[in-house]
Amino acid sequence: MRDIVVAFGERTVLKGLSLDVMPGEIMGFVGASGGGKSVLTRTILGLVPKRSGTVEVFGQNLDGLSFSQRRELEQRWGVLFQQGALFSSLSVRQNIQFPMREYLDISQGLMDEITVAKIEMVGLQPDVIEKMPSELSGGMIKRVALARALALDPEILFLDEPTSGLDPIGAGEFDELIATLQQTLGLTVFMVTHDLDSLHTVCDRIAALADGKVVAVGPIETMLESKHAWVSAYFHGKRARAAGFGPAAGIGPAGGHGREGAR
Ligand SMILES: Nc1ncnc2c1ncn2[C@@H]1O[C@H](COP(=O)(O)OP(=O)(O)OP(=O)(O)O)[C@@H](O)[C@H]1O
Repeated sequence: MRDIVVAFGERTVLKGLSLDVMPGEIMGFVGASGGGKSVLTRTILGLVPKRSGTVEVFGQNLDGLSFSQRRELEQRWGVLFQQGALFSSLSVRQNIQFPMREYLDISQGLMDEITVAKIEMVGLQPDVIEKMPSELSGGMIKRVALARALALDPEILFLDEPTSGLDPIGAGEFDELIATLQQTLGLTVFMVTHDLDSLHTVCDRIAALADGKVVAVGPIETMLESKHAWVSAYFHGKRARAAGFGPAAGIGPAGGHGREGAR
């Protein structure tokens, strides 16, 4: 992304934001509430118009694509939104098969086989497939939404606050699942999150958004060393200390973050 400007009326939310996400990395994206994290995600996906700037995905400028090129590209990314994770009136099967119907021309039998594979991939039992979202726990809904995001075997996953609303154990398990899937499928993951544990345990790099721009980007050590007021307050604040952040916990420059240890 280069020099992205997004405004709603008089209010400019993104003020010339630039960021590179590398293939195969898990990039965590943090910033103050209302700062524009979801807006950036939606801008990348083409759901929010930008005033200026360029977004390139797989080396292609998204503004220059024909309708069919755009559809081809959309099959190469999967998205898990913070809200409305699933269509409530559709069963789990219908939810997961939704992108397949939209983009692929394959038989019902094959779609059913893929659905079972995806459900198993996210750690759920196949009997979940016949259920409605209202019959599932919050953690199961997130997993089904992840299965749907994986339906087309994407190369990039966009996750908007995937662990919000989960208890710490559920969130930790979901983080582990994302790290495992990233490793086994070689995914690139762009993850908006407020979850300090997620940032610590699964992200290779973190980008911090403040004042409409990326003000710090790098591994957790870079965040801990940042002199930017918001970044410093976030990564050295009370919540950060409670989550075990900081040099005392071995996550400082001499330490190394959790994901490396987990690899
Ligand atoms: N379609 C829209 N029309 C007008 N304003 C919008 C629109 N979408 C987002 N905004 C505004 O843009 C700002 C950034 O919103 P965004 O949802 O990106 O924040 P966020 O960083 O994701 O916050 P949170 O962490 O609370 O989810 C907010 O002030 C929001 O009200």
